[in-house]
Amino acid sequence: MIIGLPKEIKNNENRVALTPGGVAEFVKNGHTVYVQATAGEGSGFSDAEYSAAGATILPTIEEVYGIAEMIVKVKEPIEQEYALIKEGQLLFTYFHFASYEPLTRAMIERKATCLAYETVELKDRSLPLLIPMSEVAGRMAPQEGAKYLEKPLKGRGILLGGVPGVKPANVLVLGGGIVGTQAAKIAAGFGANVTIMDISLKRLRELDDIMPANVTTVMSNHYNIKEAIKTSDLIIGAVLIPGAKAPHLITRDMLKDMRPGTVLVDVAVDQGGCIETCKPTTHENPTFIIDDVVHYCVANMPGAVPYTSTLALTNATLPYALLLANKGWKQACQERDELKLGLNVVDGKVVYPGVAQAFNLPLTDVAEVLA
Ligand SMILES: NC(=O)C1=CN([C@@H]2O[C@H](COP(=O)(O)OP(=O)(O)OC[C@H]3O[C@@H](n4cnc5c(N)ncnc54)[C@H](O)[C@@H]3O)[C@@H](O)[C@H]2O)C=CC1
Ligand SMILES: CC(=O)C(=O)O
Ligand SMILES: [Mg+2]
Repeated sequence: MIIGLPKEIKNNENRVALTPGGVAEFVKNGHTVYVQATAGEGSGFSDAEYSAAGATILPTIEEVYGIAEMIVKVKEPIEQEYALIKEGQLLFTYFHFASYEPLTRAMIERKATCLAYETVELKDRSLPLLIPMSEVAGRMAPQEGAKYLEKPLKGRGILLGGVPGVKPANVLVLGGGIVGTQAAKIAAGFGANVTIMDISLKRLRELDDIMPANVTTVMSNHYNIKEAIKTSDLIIGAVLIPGAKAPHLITRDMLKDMRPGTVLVDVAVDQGGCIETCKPTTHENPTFIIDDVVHYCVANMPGAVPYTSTLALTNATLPYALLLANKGWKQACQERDELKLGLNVVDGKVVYPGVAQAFNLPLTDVAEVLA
């Protein structure tokens, strides 16, 4: 198969979808890899390293999309990439379709086949290609939150861990999955007073067993959230309903119950956000303020720490990317249920229920496109 590795062009997106080591694996398996010049630069990989691994370097993104049967990426294609996508081309990347209708409609129009990292799902309901980036974003969330709590950055001016004789900050984490667990762990490590909420009692029991003493578990419901936000300094949004738009657990009218300078880090923003007032922001311009509440809503948080994120992501994605190249997407998805669940759009037809529901689009049975 002919594989294309474009350079990411989303704001401050420094990750790359294949390392030179990954390229070498494809070449060893008899595939041809085209890498856009400087694609790996932000993650510390030079064109010379990709060439030495057996790739051909192409100067422009147009050439990479033009020649490849499968495009391997990190972030969803952005507007300027839509026209580059060819009919039937396989795109293996994050999409987060349910949060952005224009992207969904563009992929339908281009008749692309889109296998989304974030909906590849194993039998135990875990999301093997989302987990590594959720681990990164979860660990980053208290770090970013701590920064924006500083007064010059418009926060309340409170130190997460406090100091001897002075109380620590209160951190509320909504969602106790991968992002929430990592966020709670790091916030607790800073010394904050952490509350973590989830709708799964089973998950709260597990968290109660593994978390340090400064983490309290509380059932997630409207009443408990409304109470907790009154005294929270930092609120981290970490809920997920796979493939679907995130539920708004904090609505616009609830901001008035928060103290001025409270910081919201809505990690779930890539699925639309679990805080109504959160809209996607960039690393260049990460925050905005509504009702004296600081909103941090960067949709590609791991892009800021590419030396960690690129390796963590490709550790998980490479075996699946190789399977797609070795068997072709159809056979690979027939043989592996988790990959089949990654199919969101096939030849322009929506095959993922959450995406069809989000925009009232016709849903094609995935069995039909795999027949
Ligand atoms: N902004 C960014 O750069 C990044 C964003 N993310 C996003 O973070 C979000 C969370 O991802 P993961 O932690 O991997 O998901 P996960 O599936 O591991 O955890 C989600 C948790 O939310 C819980 N939940 C669902 N509804 C809830 C409710 N009403 N109240 C409280 N909890 C509720 C679930 O029970 C589950 O434990 C996703 O949208 C993901 O795409 C992940 C990585 C990077
Ligand atoms: C998961 C995701 O959206 C990211 O890593 O940017
Ligand atoms: Mg994202």
